[in-house]
Amino acid sequence: MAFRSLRIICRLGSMSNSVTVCRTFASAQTYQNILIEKKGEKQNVGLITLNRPKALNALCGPLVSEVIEALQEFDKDDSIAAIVLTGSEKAFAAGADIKEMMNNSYSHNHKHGFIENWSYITKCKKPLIAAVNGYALGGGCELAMMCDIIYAGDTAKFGQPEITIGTIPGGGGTQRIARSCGKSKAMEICLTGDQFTAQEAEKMGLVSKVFPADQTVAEAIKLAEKIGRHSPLITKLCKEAVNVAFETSLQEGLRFEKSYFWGTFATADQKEGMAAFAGKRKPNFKNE
Ligand SMILES: CCC/C=C/C(=O)SCCNC(=O)CCNC(=O)[C@H](O)C(C)(C)COP(=O)([O-])OP(=O)([O-])OC[C@H]1O[C@@H](n2cnc3c(N)ncnc32)[C@H](O)[C@@H]1OP(=O)([O-])[O-]
Repeated sequence: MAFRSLRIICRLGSMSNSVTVCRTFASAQTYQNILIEKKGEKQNVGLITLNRPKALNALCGPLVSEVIEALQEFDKDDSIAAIVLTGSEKAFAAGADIKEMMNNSYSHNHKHGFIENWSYITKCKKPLIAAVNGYALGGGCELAMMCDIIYAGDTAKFGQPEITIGTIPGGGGTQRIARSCGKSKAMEICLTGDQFTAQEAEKMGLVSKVFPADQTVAEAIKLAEKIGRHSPLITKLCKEAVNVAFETSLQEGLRFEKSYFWGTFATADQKEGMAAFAGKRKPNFKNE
């Protein structure tokens, strides 16, 4: 991993699948609000755990900055195939930090680009899976929706309650729910502020699978490992192509997909993948 002055602690006892990584910069600065680990049989899954239990992982500025920094480090790290973002069993995240932002003014928000840095989360090139247990409210729900895939525990509670505290979703809630679940659901969720269950979220297409809460993270790691068996280069192209569907017209999206599809034939991994199929063997992708 590309962390400066990296310190790696192997967790004795649960060594098989877990390496905890702590940042130890020269300044002795460490993450205060998140934990980062490498997981999976090949240690190729980056796990970021939001860890601000006293505030139910409310997304204060420092926590979001740490998440962005950890994502950028995992994105640069060639040993990492995919990233899982999770919280605790009680809360993925109970929203943006209300106490931190309650006295913000319009001009402050405008001058300082309040929460504009959140969009870096969507710039991550590797697959990013949210493993959601407990509350995913407001900015917490929006953070999950910035990920590529959402797995949820059966006790997870989603919602956009901003309207109940005199504001509206600001981290993409109105747009991403409308795009994934349609206008009626988006309006109902954003205008009532009501919470909805993991099962409802799955039914409306916001979540791809629901698991018993104590298995959510393990299942997300398994999914990350499965994705990690493919060519990292082709995986990134595929993620980018799917994301284009949320940003353009169908015709433009189809043109983009075609150019990337054709482009894969310029890669060594396409040659390897198809040769492996024809030769009845497993592919050995080189990320080239
Ligand atoms: C991204 C841009 C747009 C986004 C906007 C938003 O997200 S707006 C936000 C949208 N989200 C909401 O409106 C949800 C707000 N939260 C809730 O409604 C409830 O906390 C609950 C229903 C999630 C859990 O109820 P429960 O009875 O099980 O637990 P509890 O209530 O006792 O909380 C424990 C501690 O955590 C604290 N804390 C919790 N959340 C936040 C927060 N967002 N902020 C700060 N602190 C928060 C809470 O104050 C308390 O601290 P204290 O007083 O002990 O020092």
